[in-house]
Amino acid sequence: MTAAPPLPYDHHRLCELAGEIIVNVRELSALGWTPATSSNFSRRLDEQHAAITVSGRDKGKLREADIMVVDMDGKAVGSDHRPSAETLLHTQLYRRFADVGCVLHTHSRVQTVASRLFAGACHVRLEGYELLKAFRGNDTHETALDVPVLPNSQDMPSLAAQVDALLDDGPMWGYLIDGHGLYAWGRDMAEARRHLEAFEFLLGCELDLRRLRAV
Ligand SMILES: CSCCC(=O)C(=O)COP(=O)(O)O
Ligand SMILES: [Zn+2]
Repeated sequence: MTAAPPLPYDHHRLCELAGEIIVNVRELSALGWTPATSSNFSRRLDEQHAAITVSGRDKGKLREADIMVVDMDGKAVGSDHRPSAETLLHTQLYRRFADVGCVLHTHSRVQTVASRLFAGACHVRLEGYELLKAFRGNDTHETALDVPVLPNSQDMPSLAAQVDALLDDGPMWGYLIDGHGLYAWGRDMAEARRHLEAFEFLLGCELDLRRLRAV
């Protein structure tokens, strides 16, 4: 009998990251941000691998078996499961930025409505809010951040190419996809989650302002 080849990644580290993903995703699901099996989540495992949610799983009931490993081309490693349909939108960030360690994608109502409302303008301007200081590198409310809104597509290489073009223009911590949801990222889970929560809150403020001004 021949021994199984060693795993090309640190299994202990994978278990740690899976535990962290599970705890955080359950909390995000409890907020109603992952309806109907939507959303996907990942953590960088090492230079060549990421831990990511298996496609189609109920994110509110995530277990260790719902997390798998992919390489930076988005190919499954050591698993027969299908990784998230949107894996490429995660791995493109890990490939491009050595300091990105976590990518979170959710489908909250606020994110989805904002993506529809601002799709025509191609971005949502967030300006003058104290909470802009939640984004890495911002230390004042006296600034503006344009959150891009991309057209939705099932063609992940095409979506990834559009994200790459936006990233060429300067740093960003997230984007919306029209009628779909939000991507946010950071160096680790805490930072990615802080960015995600700040986007959610500020997009909610913009929607409220438009509602109130319309009355
Ligand atoms: C029913 S949600 C449609 C797909 C999607 O947008 C999503 O975020 C979840 O896809 P996954 O393959 O990661 O489960
Ligand atoms: Zn999605």
